[in-house]
Amino acid sequence: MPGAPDLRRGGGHRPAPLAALAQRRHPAGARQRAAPAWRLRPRADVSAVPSPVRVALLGCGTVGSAVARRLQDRQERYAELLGRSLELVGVAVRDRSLPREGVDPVLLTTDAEALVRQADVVVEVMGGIEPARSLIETALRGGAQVVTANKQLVAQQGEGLAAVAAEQGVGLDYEGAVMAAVPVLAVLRDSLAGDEVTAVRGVVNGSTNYVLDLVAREGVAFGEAVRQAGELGYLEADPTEDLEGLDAAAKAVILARTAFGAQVGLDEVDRVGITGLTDEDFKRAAQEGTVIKLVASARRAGCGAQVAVRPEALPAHDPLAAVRGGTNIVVIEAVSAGELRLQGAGAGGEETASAVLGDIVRAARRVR
Ligand SMILES: NC(=O)C1=CN([C@@H]2O[C@H](COP(=O)(O)OP(=O)(O)OC[C@H]3O[C@@H](n4cnc5c(N)ncnc54)[C@H](OP(=O)(O)O)[C@@H]3O)[C@@H](O)[C@H]2O)C=CC1
Ligand SMILES: N[C@@H](CC=O)C(=O)O
Repeated sequence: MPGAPDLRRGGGHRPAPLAALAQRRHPAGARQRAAPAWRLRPRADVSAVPSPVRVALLGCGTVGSAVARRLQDRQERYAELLGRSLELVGVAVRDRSLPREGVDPVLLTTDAEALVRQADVVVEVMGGIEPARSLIETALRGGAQVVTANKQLVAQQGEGLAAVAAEQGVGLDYEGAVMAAVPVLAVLRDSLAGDEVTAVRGVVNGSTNYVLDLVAREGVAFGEAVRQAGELGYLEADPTEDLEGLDAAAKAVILARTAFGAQVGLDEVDRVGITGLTDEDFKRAAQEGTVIKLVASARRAGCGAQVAVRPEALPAHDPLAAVRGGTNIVVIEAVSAGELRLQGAGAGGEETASAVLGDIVRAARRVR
């Protein structure tokens, strides 16, 4: 493939096995001399020099391009943090001819399958179910750590993929899939591991919050507000996922599974999006001093959960009522901790990259 990256690049940086080094130093037929005294000292152990962690990026759009840029410009920081460097060995895209600001074109490839097989850490930010699912499974079965921000995939296929990861003894991390920059999964999974979370409620979709905010506060037409959300990189490739509440539903399912270990599927979410809202709804909300938000909620129910996504007119004192633009908020209720609130950027390339990069560092620490 002309111009495709040399996928063996990463492998070339690894210390060659000792036998191979010996072979290179003493090719067959070469005359062997007695080793000088200095050579008899134990040779520095080449395996002690840590090889770079090879990172493959699947997707270079809003999120992927931000991740690629940060992997490049924070190289020194990550090397210091990990004691070894993170090497971006390739970036899979559909169209190699598109401009990708700040991303070395030599890294681009359309052969995602080959790229996956070259990496220690595979980062999926292409979105959709296929080929993302198959590529992740290939990566896991090949012993790679996987990071993804793909909430639909995690909500629909996450349990099967987690089983493969467990079987292979590797990690599957997806902090960026829920609330972008807000580390809500880490809090639920780690910080609250010894507590009992009973409910989670929040605004977990940045684009619809941005749209509702613009329509209600600035009188911007619904369609124009959606267009602006797209320009900011907040919308999914298929914006109906945002507008019909599917994106929020996937996040709510992941929250319920992480918070309560609940076995709950996407099809069990009681879901209403924002496309049915009328001018009349916004007028009435304003007259009543309320604000319309797309609210996602999950409440523990036995070994399952009751999960819902729907627009609600909230009174001003509700913590969810105040979040503006692409901001997300989640209110967690736990038996010992009581009520906790987490709030921050819920969409956007750079913001989501923060979470994805955190997962990459976490994954890199597991690479031996
Ligand atoms: N945008 C956001 O704010 C957030 C997004 N996410 C999630 O992150 C993921 C990526 O989102 P985002 O960056 O916005 O999406 P984009 O549509 O901006 O980017 C998708 C990228 O994936 C590439 N791609 C898609 N399909 C394939 C394929 N079959 N083979 C190779 N490359 C492919 C595209 O290539 P090409 O450029 O050539 O078309 C593009 O570079 C999604 O799962 C999304 O839900 C999560 C949190 C926030
Ligand atoms: N489309 C999503 C992006 C982040 O997950 C949203 O609007 O929240």
